[in-house]
Amino acid sequence: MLLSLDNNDWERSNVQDLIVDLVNALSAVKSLSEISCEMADEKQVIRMALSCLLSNQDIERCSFFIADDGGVLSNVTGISVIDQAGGEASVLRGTMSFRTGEGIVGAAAATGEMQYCRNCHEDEQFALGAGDGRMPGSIVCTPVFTLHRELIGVLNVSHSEPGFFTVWHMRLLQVFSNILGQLITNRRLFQQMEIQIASRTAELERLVEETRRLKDYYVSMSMQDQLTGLHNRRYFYDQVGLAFAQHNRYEYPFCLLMMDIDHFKSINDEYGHAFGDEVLITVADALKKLVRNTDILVRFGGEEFVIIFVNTGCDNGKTFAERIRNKIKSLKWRFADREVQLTMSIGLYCMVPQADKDNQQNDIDQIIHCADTALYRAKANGRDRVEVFDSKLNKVG
Ligand SMILES: Nc1nc2c(ncn2[C@@H]2O[C@H](COP(=O)(O)OP(=O)(O)OP(=O)(O)O)[C@@H](O)[C@H]2O)c(=O)[nH]1
Repeated sequence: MLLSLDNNDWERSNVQDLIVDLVNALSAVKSLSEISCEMADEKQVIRMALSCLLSNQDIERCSFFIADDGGVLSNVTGISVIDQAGGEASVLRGTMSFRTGEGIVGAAAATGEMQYCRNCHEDEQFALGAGDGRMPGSIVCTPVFTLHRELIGVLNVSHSEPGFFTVWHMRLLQVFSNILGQLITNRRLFQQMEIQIASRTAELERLVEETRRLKDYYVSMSMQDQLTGLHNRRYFYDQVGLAFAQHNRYEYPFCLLMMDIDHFKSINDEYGHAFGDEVLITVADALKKLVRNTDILVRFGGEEFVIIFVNTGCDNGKTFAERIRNKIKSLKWRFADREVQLTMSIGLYCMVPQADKDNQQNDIDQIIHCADTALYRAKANGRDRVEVFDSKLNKVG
């Protein structure tokens, strides 16, 4: 193996040849510098780099041995002039590999220096491959390093002629290997960055999803009554706009029922607050069974419940209100050896399409006030009743 060249190598070149060599060398380096480090496959990057070299130099074959952590150099890719010209690609016969220090490839890795075998036919380390038509005349092996001087692998170029390689080749290969090292380093860094970005993006997406889930949970919690599981007043105000929109756009009627358990205070006083809670839960469950999915049922506060029966006229509203009143009246609880029953008063406001829109309430708080007025009347008239607010007379009817 020779590390220096004879002066003859210089003499062989005239000025014209030197200029051609210089242009070819610059072209090889330029093509190499144009390879994107964003490619996912390192082998593909190396193969493109070899192709740049072969396209711009009179080298016949080149290949790349990549170093693994155990110091073994394996031939990952190689191309020849025949491949480059579109001929049949030379197939790597198995993966050729050398340990560090073994052969010319291993020597380049071990010394960190370029290695040149001027005449492979005379070098006994190539004796085994002597009968092979692929046996090169001369070989140059150049170690390729990362920016931190870690060995990436060995660039191996060969020619069938012994003594083929000149000082020009050597200098080009040195520069070429440096740039290739940078390119591979950048690709690896880029890949690491991509992996990091992907994992951070995934983590971020997970966190966003988690936050969204939490937000949904807290929004639904904030709209739910913890005791009965019904929606609460906040949900009512959130949803009531839809009933209004449908009424305004399609003139769909709706009925608002304001319901209040009669003498509930005495239930608490007589049987205790826990029993009162149990009563509220049972009443809520009964109400749930009496409304459609599209209706709005909420615990408005304390022992007060509100229902909006959407797309429902006054007659049906009254029928539903009576059904609710009867249902609540039919419920029974046991406390010790006593049977407990209760009643409910209901105030009803009907939102119906009508010519005299001036008399129609169009504000939810006013409608609630009207239903409340009807409820007050139901209480005043003896409880366990349904009273309907009469908008025309602006009084409870
Ligand atoms: N157990 C229990 N009681 C509640 C809850 N919320 C409100 N209350 C009670 O409900 C009772 C309501 O009493 P009042 O507003 O005086 O009305 P009432 O006794 O039902 O009488 P009328 O409405 O006039 O028929 C109060 O004693 C409240 O403490 C609750 O979550 N659980």
